[in-house]
Amino acid sequence: MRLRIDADKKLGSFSLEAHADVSGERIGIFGSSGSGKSTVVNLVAGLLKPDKGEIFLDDESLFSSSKKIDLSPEKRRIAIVFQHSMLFPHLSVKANLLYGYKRCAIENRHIKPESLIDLLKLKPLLNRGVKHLSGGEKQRVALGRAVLANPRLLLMDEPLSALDDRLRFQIIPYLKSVSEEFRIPYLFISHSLTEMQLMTEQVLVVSAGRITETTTPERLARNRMAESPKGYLNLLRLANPVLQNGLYLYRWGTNSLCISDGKPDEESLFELSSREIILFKNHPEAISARNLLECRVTEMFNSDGRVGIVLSANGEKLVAEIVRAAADELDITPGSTLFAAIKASSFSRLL
Ligand SMILES: Nc1ncnc2c1ncn2[C@@H]1O[C@H](COP(=O)(O)OP(=O)(O)OP(=O)(O)O)[C@@H](O)[C@H]1O
Repeated sequence: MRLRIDADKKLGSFSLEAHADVSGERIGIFGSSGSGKSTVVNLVAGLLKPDKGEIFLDDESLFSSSKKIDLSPEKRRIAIVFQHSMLFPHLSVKANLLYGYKRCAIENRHIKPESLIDLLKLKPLLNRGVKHLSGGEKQRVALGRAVLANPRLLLMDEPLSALDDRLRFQIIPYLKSVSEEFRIPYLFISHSLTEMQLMTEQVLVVSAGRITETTTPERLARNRMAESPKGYLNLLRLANPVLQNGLYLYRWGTNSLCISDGKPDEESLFELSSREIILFKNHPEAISARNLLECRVTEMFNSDGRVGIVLSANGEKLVAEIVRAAADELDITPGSTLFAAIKASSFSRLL
């Protein structure tokens, strides 16, 4: 998918000047509240009309003020999933799901309802009304309804922000697998760096009504390390722990990690802040932290006065964060060997 946007829009005292040319299947739009993310999405979807400019999806013009083109939202074949599921309250789950499908031209009906219902595990809910579904169930139905309209682009405008943390991370695999399975590219809007890392391969950064940067989620996370409340977030997927002295012992590549909060038998997703990793130049004799990993420094980067140390522990990557003075004192350079100490309680389980 290629999206080219060169569009201006004034809304009261807010003015958006959006210029970007981006290609990929999983694109993020990242920015703080009020920066203009939803306005960009609404312009692409055709829910808002630019004052002037051009918007192309692949080679098709969706909007052109000079050529007087303004495709209706239906003709654009772009579906949106919003923060609140916005299901039709008087219709059953099944009728909600089939709403867009029935209105989709027969030649565009590539996705079969049964396969989508299976993938989203919606079968047990089909005949229920939507009022009493949980938040996560509602978002799965909203996603299903959007996808069954057989769009060529899916816009997800903060689809997870109304859900609590556990649910957010339960829904993410559904969002990704639906897009992969049915080959629908998406624009994913969020102000969460973790969601950007899990959901996207490229990110447009929106700030004060401008698209200021096109970057990768990794570069974005590194750049924002110093200003983010939890620094750089290392995300680790670990499975099948062994319970040992009240702690969960996980294999992580060829390493072992001791974690306070695990989940027997299943895969879990853990978040580890770069600020929770203590670095030692030499092997510390006796420490209380349950994890001590011998690591090699593969890269270093700056983020507003803090130094990110990219570590390899037998090939597994971790990012630690220290102040410049500590990096100088320890004489850390790429290639250095360090010991990383991490408390078992420093890993927080997202899923
Ligand atoms: N119809 C409108 N009239 C006037 N101002 C508006 C209108 N719609 C949006 N705005 C303003 O435009 C700015 C950008 O809004 P937008 O919803 O695009 O931001 P956002 O980045 O999506 O924010 P959030 O993350 O909070 O949803 C905000 O300051 C908002 O108040």
